[in-house]
Amino acid sequence: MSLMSHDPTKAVLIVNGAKADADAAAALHERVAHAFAEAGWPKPDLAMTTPDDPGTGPARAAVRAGAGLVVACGGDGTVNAVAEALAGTGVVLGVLPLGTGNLLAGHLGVPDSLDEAVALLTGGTDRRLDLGSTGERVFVGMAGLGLDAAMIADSSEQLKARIGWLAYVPSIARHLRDRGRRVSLRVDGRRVRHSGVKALIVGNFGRLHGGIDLMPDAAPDDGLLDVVVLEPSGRLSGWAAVLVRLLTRRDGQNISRYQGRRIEVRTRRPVPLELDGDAYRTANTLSVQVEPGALTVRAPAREPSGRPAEGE
Ligand SMILES: Nc1ncnc2c1ncn2[C@@H]1O[C@H](COP(=O)(O)OP(=O)(O)OP(=O)(O)O)[C@@H](O)[C@H]1O
Repeated sequence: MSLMSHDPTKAVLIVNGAKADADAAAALHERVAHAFAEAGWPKPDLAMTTPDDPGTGPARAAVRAGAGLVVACGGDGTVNAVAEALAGTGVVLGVLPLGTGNLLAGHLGVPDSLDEAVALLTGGTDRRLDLGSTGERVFVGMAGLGLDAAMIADSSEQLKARIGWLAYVPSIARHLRDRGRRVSLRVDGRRVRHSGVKALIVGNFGRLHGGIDLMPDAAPDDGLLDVVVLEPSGRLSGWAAVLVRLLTRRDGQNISRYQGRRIEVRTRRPVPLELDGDAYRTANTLSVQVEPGALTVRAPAREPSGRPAEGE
């Protein structure tokens, strides 16, 4: 659909129904409407996600109805579902973080304060970000297999609701001893093999909670996907060494990095895969390619790292 048919001030809020009940969503709606009125914008529409449709359906409907801005109110899973519908349309994604895993918001520097995040919706800078695509699904941040996917598949939603991302700690602890896997990787057709892979992540950016940047060279608007392969030797001590290397940004033989436009991963046995922090499927192949500049996001003019928003 052409951008010409989209009204930049016509907005739809898509609220993750697991993060906000009807009253909380109505309160959020009023708060945003108030800020929009001050900016001279009309009241946005409101749609709720459901377990069966975590946001893609309402976001598609918003695009069809001519909205210029669709706001994902939730975590990275909600952002992912909305991005799926907005990819390639030029319709702008806004983010109001409500979940536990808001890595996109953190990377872009969307403020933690809800009022400031709301103000950004009418006053931010539009950036064009790359998407990763599996052909059937997109990812905004990361796709992975190994420890991260096992941790996601295994973590408790109730615990996440109570203690946030710390809820991942028990499931990480359960999977730290998982055996390394043989993985065959093709980066733009170039083949490499790894034999003790405990986590492999393909991403647009790699900053996690707790100050870990898995992919310091990754930029969400460089037209490339980054890959990090973690092969800690032994068990816990190997992971501890890798963690220290990641935190101090000193790569060693247990950390390998690649960049490319098309990444194909093959494992011997099917493994759980994750996309943007939600379980995707169990398979022995993951094939992704970059869609440069496919997603327009309203963001602060500078990332917390100080990087200017070049994709403008
Ligand atoms: N109405 C709903 N009821 C129950 N679950 C929902 C509902 N809407 C969406 N979901 C689920 O919520 C998850 C996405 O949550 P989201 O990512 O927004 O927050 P999060 O849990 O904080 O983030 P993350 O999953 O990245 O940690 C998806 O698994 C999706 O299926």
